[in-house]
Amino acid sequence: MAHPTEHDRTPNASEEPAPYSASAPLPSTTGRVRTHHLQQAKDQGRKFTMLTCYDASTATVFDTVGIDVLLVGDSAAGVVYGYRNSLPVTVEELLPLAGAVARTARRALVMADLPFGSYQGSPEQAYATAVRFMKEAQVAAVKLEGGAQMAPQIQRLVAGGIPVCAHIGFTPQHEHALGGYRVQGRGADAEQVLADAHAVQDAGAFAVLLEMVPADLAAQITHELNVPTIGIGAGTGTDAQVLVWQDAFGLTSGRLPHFVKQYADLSTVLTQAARAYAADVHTGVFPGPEHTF
Ligand SMILES: Nc1nc(=O)c2c([nH]1)NC[C@@H]1CN(c3ccc(C(=O)N[C@@H](CCC(=O)O)C(=O)O)cc3)CN21
Ligand SMILES: CC(C)C(=O)C(=O)O
Ligand SMILES: [Mg+2]
Repeated sequence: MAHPTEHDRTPNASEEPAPYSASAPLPSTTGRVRTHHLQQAKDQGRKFTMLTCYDASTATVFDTVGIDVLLVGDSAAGVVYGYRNSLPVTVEELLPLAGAVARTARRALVMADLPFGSYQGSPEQAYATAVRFMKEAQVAAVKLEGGAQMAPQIQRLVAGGIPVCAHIGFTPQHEHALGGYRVQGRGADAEQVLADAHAVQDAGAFAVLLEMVPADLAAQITHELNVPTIGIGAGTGTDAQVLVWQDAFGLTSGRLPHFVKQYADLSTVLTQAARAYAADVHTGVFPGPEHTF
């Protein structure tokens, strides 16, 4: 890449600096990301970005740097609530987190996962649950796990004006049925994942999330579908990527999934800061005169 010229770097004093990265989908400068902007990004061959988010503090950071979609994932089960998998987390536990992120993000599209057991029972159950997320947390979209078998739920939500992202491939809420955390769609199983992708698109999903599927299958699905795909452990051929932020930024305890790239080591930073604070309190260094009334 060429070095920027002096002309390129000359600031125009009358203009506000562009608050968001140029690689973000429309709107690149101001305004709210909506589902049609994600469709435009795909149509124009531009990638978009998604991270999980569960509170106001991180929502401010991720929104400010221009992460396009903030997912209040049911992964909160582990990273917020300390459960051993995603299954125990409830609507009552996820709603306040979703509300915090939706109240805080000014640009990002905020999407919430529907928790295990809150939508699989029937389209009406799915609708009632999704309405709670739209009304009480004021998110802009919901995500649910499942392919062709969730088409009635997706159709019901879309008919009610609720944008739906479908999550297929490895679906953590089906961990016990799938026999653990494993790649889906290898070999002959590719046909099922491909059929699920088409089924959820046909049911009206505005995007399809592909978790732990082979990269060539994810690229094929991305090519065949009109709607954007979002990958996690699905290679580089999807229209977007998502990671659990604690995984990506080094705040997850224990083993990381193979698909995670670690961009920071926040647990080391926090460990040092917490130790320094405790030491200062024990020795009387904190509070100092400048912190004292
Ligand atoms: N912190 C966190 N990160 C996640 O990515 C995540 C959650 N939580 N909770 C919900 C689901 C569960 N996910 C997971 C969790 C573990 C593996 C995992 O251990 N994968 C292994 C085995 C893969 C295989 O055997 O095929 C790996 O090495 O990637 C994968 C996805 C993805 N989601
Ligand atoms: C890992 C992502 C895709 C998710 O569903 C979650 O965070 O719950
Ligand atoms: Mg999830």
